[in-house]
Amino acid sequence: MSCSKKKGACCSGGPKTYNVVMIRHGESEWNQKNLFCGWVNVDLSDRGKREAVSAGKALKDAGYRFDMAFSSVLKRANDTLYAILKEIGQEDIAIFKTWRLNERHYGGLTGLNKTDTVAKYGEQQVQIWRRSYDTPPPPITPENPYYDTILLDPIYNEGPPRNDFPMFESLELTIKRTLPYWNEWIVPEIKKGRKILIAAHGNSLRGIVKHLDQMSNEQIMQLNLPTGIPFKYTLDENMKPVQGGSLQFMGDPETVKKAMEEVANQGKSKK
Ligand SMILES: O=C(O)[C@@H](COP(=O)(O)O)OP(=O)(O)O
Repeated sequence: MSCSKKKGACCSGGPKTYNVVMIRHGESEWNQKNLFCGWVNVDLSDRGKREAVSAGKALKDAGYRFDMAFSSVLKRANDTLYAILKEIGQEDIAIFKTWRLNERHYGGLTGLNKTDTVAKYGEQQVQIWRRSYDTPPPPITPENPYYDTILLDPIYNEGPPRNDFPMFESLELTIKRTLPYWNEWIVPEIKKGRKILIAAHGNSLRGIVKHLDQMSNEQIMQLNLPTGIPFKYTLDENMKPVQGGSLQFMGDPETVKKAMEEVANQGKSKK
């Protein structure tokens, strides 16, 4: 990127490019307990709160300023966003929250421990449920202790519509509701040169990454987004990453690698 000071649209003589910053929320209490979480509205863990503050400091040190921010309706993502905005002294910018940026709905796996689920169904099956593109988890049923917790949560009063309320989601289904929001609400703002920050979730962001990098259904299986480490895309006017503009983590590569492995290992058996 040739113009280092301006972090939104850049056009120092060459073709216009646009930066967009995204972050998976800091570690949640259920990430810490290794539970499938999906649409349950849990808090950040203490570590997650620290990760969010560190992310804010990293963005501040790198000189980032934002015009608007987008998040899900889940507090682990919202609280990560607020912590970042506090650090960079921009608590007053416009924030747009939507269920379309929520984590995927983990269906009948919601509330189960990931390691216990591996012990019961095997690593391969859990890997398919966690990372395959189009195999959904089983649907959530009224017997699940979190069925009503999700369905009656007022954060869903404004959507999705009751007759279309998901009972499970594969990555494919997640992308089907996330991408229209990206295209209709976020892309036009990026194209206006607005500097955008998105605080969302492991799988809603994997969907956006898959779309931007045109990854195959097999390639996206390998991607595990770490908690609390911001990443940047540099896009051309067609919203395609420029050379070297994909998934640029703002963290030391060794730390990022370890954090990604940690996420992958949540679905492995205990050694
Ligand atoms: O729902 C969950 O358990 C995690 C993702 O889990 P995996 O797909 O990594 O198992 O979502 P997040 O913490 O990003 O909101």
